Amino acid sequence: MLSDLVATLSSNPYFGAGAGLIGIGTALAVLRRSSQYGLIFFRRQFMITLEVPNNDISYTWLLQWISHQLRDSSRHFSARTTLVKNDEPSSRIQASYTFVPSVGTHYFRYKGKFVKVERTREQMINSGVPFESVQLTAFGQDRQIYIDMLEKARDAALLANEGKTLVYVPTINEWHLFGRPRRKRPLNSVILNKGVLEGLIKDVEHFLSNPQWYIDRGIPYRRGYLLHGPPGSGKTSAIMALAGHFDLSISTLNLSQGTMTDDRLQQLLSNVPEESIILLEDIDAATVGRHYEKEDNIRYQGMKPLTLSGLLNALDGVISAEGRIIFMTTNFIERLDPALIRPGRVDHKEYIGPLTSNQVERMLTRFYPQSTHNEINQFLTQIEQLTDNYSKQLSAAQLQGFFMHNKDSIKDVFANVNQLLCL
Ligand SMILES: Nc1ncnc2c1ncn2[C@@H]1O[C@H](COP(=O)(O)OP(=O)(O)OP(=O)(O)O)[C@@H](O)[C@H]1O
Repeated sequence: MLSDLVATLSSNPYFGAGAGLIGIGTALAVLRRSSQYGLIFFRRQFMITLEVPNNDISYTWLLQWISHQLRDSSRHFSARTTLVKNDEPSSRIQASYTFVPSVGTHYFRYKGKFVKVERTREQMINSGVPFESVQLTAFGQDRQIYIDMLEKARDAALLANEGKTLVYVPTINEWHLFGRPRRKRPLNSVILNKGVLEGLIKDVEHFLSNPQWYIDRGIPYRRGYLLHGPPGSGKTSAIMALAGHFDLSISTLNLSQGTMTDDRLQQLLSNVPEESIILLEDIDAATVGRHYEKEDNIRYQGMKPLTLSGLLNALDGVISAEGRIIFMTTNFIERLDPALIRPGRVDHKEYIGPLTSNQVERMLTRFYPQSTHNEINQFLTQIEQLTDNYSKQLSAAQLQGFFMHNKDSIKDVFANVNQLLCL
C-alpha cells in the first residue's frame, strides 16, 4: 500500500521537483546553522574576547591606547574636542583634539597577534547619554594579553596626566572624566588668610599617612571637610590645589543642579573613582527649600528628589580602603542641618571669608611683582576706604577680575580703583 503511494508520487514530475527543492533548502539551512554553531564553537575554544563599557574607568584610556596602535593601519577615527583653560587668570581658552577609533571594526597587531576591535554605540532612551563599549577579540585563551593591554593603557594615561588633575563628573549613575586633565593648580596661586591653606594641607597629610590609626580604632577611614564663606573667596580653588598637591583627582557633584535623588546619590558615592577627592558643592542646596512640585514628577521620573536622610546615608556609606576625603562647600553654613556637619561627617570646618589686607597685598604683588612698598600701602588704603564707604566686602574673585581688566600697568589700577566694587 505504502510502496504503491511512494511509487506514484515519485513518478509525478511536479512532486519530484518540489521535493528536490525542499531537500536542497533543508540541506542549506542545516549547513548554515551548523556553520554558525561551528563559528561559535571556534570562537569559544580558540579566541578570547574582552568587553569594556564606557562606564568603566579604563574605557577612555583604552580607546586612546588603541588609537595609538591603529595610527598606521586605520583611517577611521572619531574626534574628541575639549576646551582647555589653565588656572592662570590671564590664560585663554584653547581647543584640544584627540582621535579615538571610530564606531565600527578595526584591527591591529599586538605582540604578534591580530586583535579585532569592535566599537559600538547605542542611544539610551531615557538618559540621552549613549551607551558605548569596545570589544577586543584575539586568538588564544590567555587573558594575560588583555591585562597587559589595560595596564599599558593605564600607564600611558598616567604618564600623559603627570602634573595634571583629573576631574570626574557624574552622568546618571556613573562617573566620567570631565574635559581634559587640567594643569595642577599650584598651592601658592590660592591666596587664603594666613595659615588656612597650611592647616588644610597638614590635616589631609596626617589623614592620608595614618590609615592604621583608623583601623585600630574601628573608625571608617574617611575625613570630611567643610569650606564655607561668600562666593568667589577661593573654596573650590583651594580644593583643586590640594588635589594637585596630593596627586588626587576630584569627583565633583553640584547638589543644586540636575536631578539628584537619594538612590542616585547613594549609587554615585559608592562608586567614586579611586584616589579621588569627593567634592559636594553648594551642599545647602541639597535639602533646603525643596518643595516637591508637579514638574518634579517629570524631571525626577517619579522618584523623590534628594532628602536630608538620603544625603546622610549616602555620606555614611562612603568608605574606601585607601581613605576617602570628602569636601563640602557652601555659601550658607547657617542653612545646614546640624546632623550634616557633626563630627564624623565633617571633621574640619574652615571659613573662607572676604579678603583681608594681607590677602590683598599678596594678590597685588602676585599680579604686579614690581610694585613698590608705597604702591602697596596706597592700594591698601584705597581698598579700605572703598569697602568702608560702600559698606561692602571684597572677594578674591572680584579683585582678580579687576586686576585682569588692568593687567598692563599698576597705574591703571590706581586710575580705575573706583570701579572695583562694581565688578
Ligand atoms: N583666595 C583666592 N586666591 C586666588 N584666586 C582666587 C581666590 N578666590 C577666588 N579666586 C579666583 O576666583 C575665581 C572663583 O574662585 P572659586 O571658584 O575658588 O571661589 P568659591 O569660593 O569656590 O566660589 P563659590 O562659593 O561661588 O563656589 C577663580 O578664578 C579663582 O582663581
